[in-house]
Amino acid sequence: LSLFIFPRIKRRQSKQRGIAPPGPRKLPLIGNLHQVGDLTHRNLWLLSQKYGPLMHLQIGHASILVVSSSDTAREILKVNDFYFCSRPKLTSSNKFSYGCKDISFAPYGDYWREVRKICILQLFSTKRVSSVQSIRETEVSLLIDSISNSLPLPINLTKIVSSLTGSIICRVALSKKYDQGDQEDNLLALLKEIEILLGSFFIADYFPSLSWIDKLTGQQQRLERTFSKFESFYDEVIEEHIDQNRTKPGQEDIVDVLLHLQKNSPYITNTSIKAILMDILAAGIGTSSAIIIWAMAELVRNSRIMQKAQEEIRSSDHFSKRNLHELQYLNSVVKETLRLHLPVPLLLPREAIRHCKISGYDIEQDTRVFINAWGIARDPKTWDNPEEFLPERFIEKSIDIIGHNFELIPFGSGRRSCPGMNLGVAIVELALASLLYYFDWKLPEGMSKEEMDMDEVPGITVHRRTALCLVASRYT
Ligand code: HEM
Repeated sequence: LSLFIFPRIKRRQSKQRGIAPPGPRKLPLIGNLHQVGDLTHRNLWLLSQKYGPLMHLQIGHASILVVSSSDTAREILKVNDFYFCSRPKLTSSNKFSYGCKDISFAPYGDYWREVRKICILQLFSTKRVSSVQSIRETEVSLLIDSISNSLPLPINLTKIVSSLTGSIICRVALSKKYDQGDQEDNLLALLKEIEILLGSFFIADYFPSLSWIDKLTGQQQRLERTFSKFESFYDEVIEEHIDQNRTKPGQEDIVDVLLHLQKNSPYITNTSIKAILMDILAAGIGTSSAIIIWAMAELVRNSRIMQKAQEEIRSSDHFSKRNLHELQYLNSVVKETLRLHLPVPLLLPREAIRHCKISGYDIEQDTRVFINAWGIARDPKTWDNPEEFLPERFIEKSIDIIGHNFELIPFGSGRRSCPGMNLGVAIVELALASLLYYFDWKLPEGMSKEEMDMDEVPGITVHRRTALCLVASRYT
């Protein structure tokens, strides 16, 4: 009886559901959970080699679409952008975004549209990015001085670069730096914890009825602990800003702008200000420092490329005039770093707002969508010698990183693409150009480039597993 009835029920169910993209066999209850692993982008890329650029996974009650080619990414992010412009509501992102009151994790709708519009016009505009140029320059020159003062000892670049991007973003957002020993360590450590938690697996997101397991494993408490530390930090920041006796810095910071907008916009409340601040600190500090560190690690492994970049920076007057976009080779080094070490390898998850057809497959409403931008940027069908660090490829071929060329989309594309891209790239270019202009770099005595650890740690932003320590000598 079961041989006869069950296949018919299954056929009827799949007819109702339509044709799903291919995917690996699902185990009872857990589905494909055992196949995603910690460094999810790498495992999904391997699976996609077998099942294709549109792959379907099921984990618990969550239906997941994995997109792994530039053509299918264009289909999702450009042709059908509207159908995929929402975000799933997940435990950690929901917590850190104050119930999705930020920009990054807010579902598609009036609230997200309004807040994103305000932020693009007021917080991330080209005008604002250039108006905070003096902050970038002061902080980078402090970094250069601190390196000069610690010579000839090896420099822990990972530590000082995180502190640099932390200081820049905090000054832009809050007019304040948290660079005093414990204070700084606390903020940077908390932000690291957020990156880990945002990339972590919570049972509740896939098996809602088993959400108690997140409490049993301590995941839920870890989330609450980190969140409450930020909560009191933001309360203090807002209080300081509304204090009538506060001595205002020369320039309005992001909290000032948001408090000002609050008077006329029903969308901007104290909660949304805190949620937007969380976006800015969490999205801006780790990503920019990760790019600078990966770039320096690749350059020290490839001395020919380091030398070529230094010659360009040292011989042209674009560096002193701060026309860094004119430094073509440096730009190519940044693009090549973004290609091989995408800071946010799976972008941020999207969610289908309604049923639609992609390449003949049915994608159901509420399907979670992961774009494997990391895999796409190493696809041998698009890139020659994809595993090699070769900035020259961008001189021969004009490819931008702003979401027009789907072979390389480190900032995503379409409605939900990164609004902080200009600020992030400006920080990365200035820091990298200055490190290369003022110093020559090599590995510590006794270490060969083959021994360098290039492994990644899991998290929403992918950093090097070990700190990058290098020896610098001043170039005069
Ligand atoms: C330079 C390094 C950066 C990288 C690689 C990066 C990457 C990304 C990516 C991949 C996304 C998701 C795009 C998508 O879903 O299509 C994103 C979204 C976002 N990023 Fe960035 N980002 C960077 C810097 C920044 C900075 C400096 C800020 C703010 C100060 C920022 C704020 C945001 C926000 C608010 C969103 C959410 C946009 C939305 O959902 O509407 N990012 N970023």
